[in-house]
Amino acid sequence: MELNPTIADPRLQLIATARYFYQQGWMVGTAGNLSARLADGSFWITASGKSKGELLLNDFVLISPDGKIEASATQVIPSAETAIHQLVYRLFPESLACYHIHSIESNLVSRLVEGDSLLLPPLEMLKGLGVWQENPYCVMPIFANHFQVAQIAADIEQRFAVTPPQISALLIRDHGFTVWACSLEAARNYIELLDYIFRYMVAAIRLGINI
Ligand SMILES: CSCCC(=O)C(=O)COP(=O)(O)O
Ligand SMILES: [Zn+2]
Repeated sequence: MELNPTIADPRLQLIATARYFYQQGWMVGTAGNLSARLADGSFWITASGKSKGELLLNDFVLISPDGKIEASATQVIPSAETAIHQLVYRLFPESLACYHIHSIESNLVSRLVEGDSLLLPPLEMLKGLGVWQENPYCVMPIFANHFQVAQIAADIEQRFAVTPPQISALLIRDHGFTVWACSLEAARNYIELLDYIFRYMVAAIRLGINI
């Protein structure tokens, strides 16, 4: 049996996941974007500017591995952050899903440090992100939020060429975070796990607990 088979058409699953993320308050006001890769390397991505709580099948654009539009309904354009998804699939070819959300806590924690890395607390939850160590030292990369998304993508490519990330995730300061995984289910889990970790960090600071 094939492991992690690509789904012929992942759009229904992406619609359900976007609705769930929207209900969590992670994709309000059209924020965020989701994509899933097909066997031929192309990927379906949410169209730009759509409410993620009520996506329809036509609210997706099929993008070729080199970034060209392969299929779309009329009057929809691909997510403004397509370049980041395209880069993720190129850098991590085993990935089948890439999800980007805007949560309040991810923006708050991105301001905790001035540098470009956020140390995550050594919580058990890190195991869900693939970090199986005693007292793990796990940092998450933070990128500047340029107006030009192509610049964010260029920064990610440059940094990951030198320093591959410890976990399949990155933060964009004051913007949100992006995860990638080898299945749609795993990508959703990564979003939930990081949301938990960021909420924990914010709650600990509020309580004056040193993490
Ligand atoms: C209101 S969110 C601003 C744009 C953004 O950061 C985002 O995630 C959504 O952009 P898209 O083009 O994918 O709708
Ligand atoms: Zn965004």
